[in-house]
Amino acid sequence: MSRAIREDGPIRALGAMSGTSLDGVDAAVVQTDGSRIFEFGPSGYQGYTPEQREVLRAGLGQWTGDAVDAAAELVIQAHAKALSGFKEVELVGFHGQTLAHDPQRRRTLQVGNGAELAQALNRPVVWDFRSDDVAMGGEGAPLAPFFHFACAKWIGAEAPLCFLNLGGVGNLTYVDPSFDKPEQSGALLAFDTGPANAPINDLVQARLGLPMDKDGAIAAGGEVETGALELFLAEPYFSRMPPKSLDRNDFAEMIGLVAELGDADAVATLTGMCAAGVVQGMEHCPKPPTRVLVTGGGRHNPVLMEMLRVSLDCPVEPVEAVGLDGDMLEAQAFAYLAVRVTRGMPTSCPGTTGVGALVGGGIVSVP
Ligand SMILES: Nc1ncnc2c1ncn2[C@@H]1O[C@H](COP(=O)(O)OP(=O)(O)OP(=O)(O)O)[C@@H](O)[C@H]1O
Ligand SMILES: CC(=O)N[C@H]1[C@@H]2OC[C@@H](O2)[C@@H](O)[C@@H]1O[C@H](C)C(=O)O
Repeated sequence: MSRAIREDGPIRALGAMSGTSLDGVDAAVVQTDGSRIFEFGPSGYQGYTPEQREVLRAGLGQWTGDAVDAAAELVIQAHAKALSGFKEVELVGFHGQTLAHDPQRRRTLQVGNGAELAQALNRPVVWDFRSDDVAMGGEGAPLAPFFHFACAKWIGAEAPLCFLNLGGVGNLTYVDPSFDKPEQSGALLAFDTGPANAPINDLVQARLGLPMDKDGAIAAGGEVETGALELFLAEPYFSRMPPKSLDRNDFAEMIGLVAELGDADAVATLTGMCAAGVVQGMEHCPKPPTRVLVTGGGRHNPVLMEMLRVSLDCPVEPVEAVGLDGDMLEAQAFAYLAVRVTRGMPTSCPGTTGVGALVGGGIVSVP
């Protein structure tokens, strides 16, 4: 296989994402010219063991030091293993693992050195997607919106719609598909809506030794405590205008708001907080969206989905309703963005990260 990166026509790119919920590596192939999606290819998932998860968790919120180095090494090993089985791939888009994110101080850290991964896979690797945006005053996140724009075109959408990712953190992309290009002013508005699954996972892990509230079973037996919900919504983050982004642990103290509640009420309240952040965020959409397509693990939580449905004025459906794969959308996004980076196309704009000018971030490492 040639290692040269083709400069025009569609490329088969492999994207890889290790998300804030620290569950594992998602990997997926997209055939794209950086503008259009031509085809979705195979995908895979490699879960972290509980011990590996602890190594990553130990590095959260840190910028340097032994815990960061250990996390970085683990991330490269896990990705080399997860990605080596993909054949006929011309390029890899490697997000890495976010350990810390502080755009206000112009800092964001995704570990895993892509140059090492390029050697391990013997393929060109695009990585460090967020640093340039942050250096130019942007939020550095979310970055999936340019891919969401392409997805809206791929499904033939004609009216404004939203993609909602419910991972560890929640993020929303408003897309107006009447525009030709994602970077046109008005085509996209994107931001993190608030914490999503991370606080739920952290609480059930601490109290019950469970990795998640599977299928919302615990929340279903509880009630949302409105006092705690109101305190949560009084956080200044929610009155800030988008674009805006969060670090995974920015809301870690919100578990304290439910500390006095029983397990079911505590989980129901954290689930209600996730939904409330989304509902509040939706008010920023420039035009009423015709539908909300939900991606990420939170779409499997029926309690959370029902909370959104009763509060929003448009249909709320998993992205599978339009033929997309909600477990792989982020990995696919970084495959798509990798091709854009190699072709000098922007990957963020004022509407997606609040950056002042178009940015095409990312480092290209060729083995
Ligand atoms: N069946 C389910 N019921 C309830 N919650 C679920 C279910 N499946 C997944 N989840 C939740 O989704 C989480 C994983 O979501 P996802 O893989 O989208 O996160 P991520 O990609 O790591 O995060 P981010 O998008 O913030 O980077 C799990 O940790 C869990 O909290
Ligand atoms: C700094 C960082 O890694 N942010 C992630 C995180 O996980 C969800 C949300 O917070 C989003 O802003 C972003 O990921 C997605 C893939 C994005 O950049 O679009």
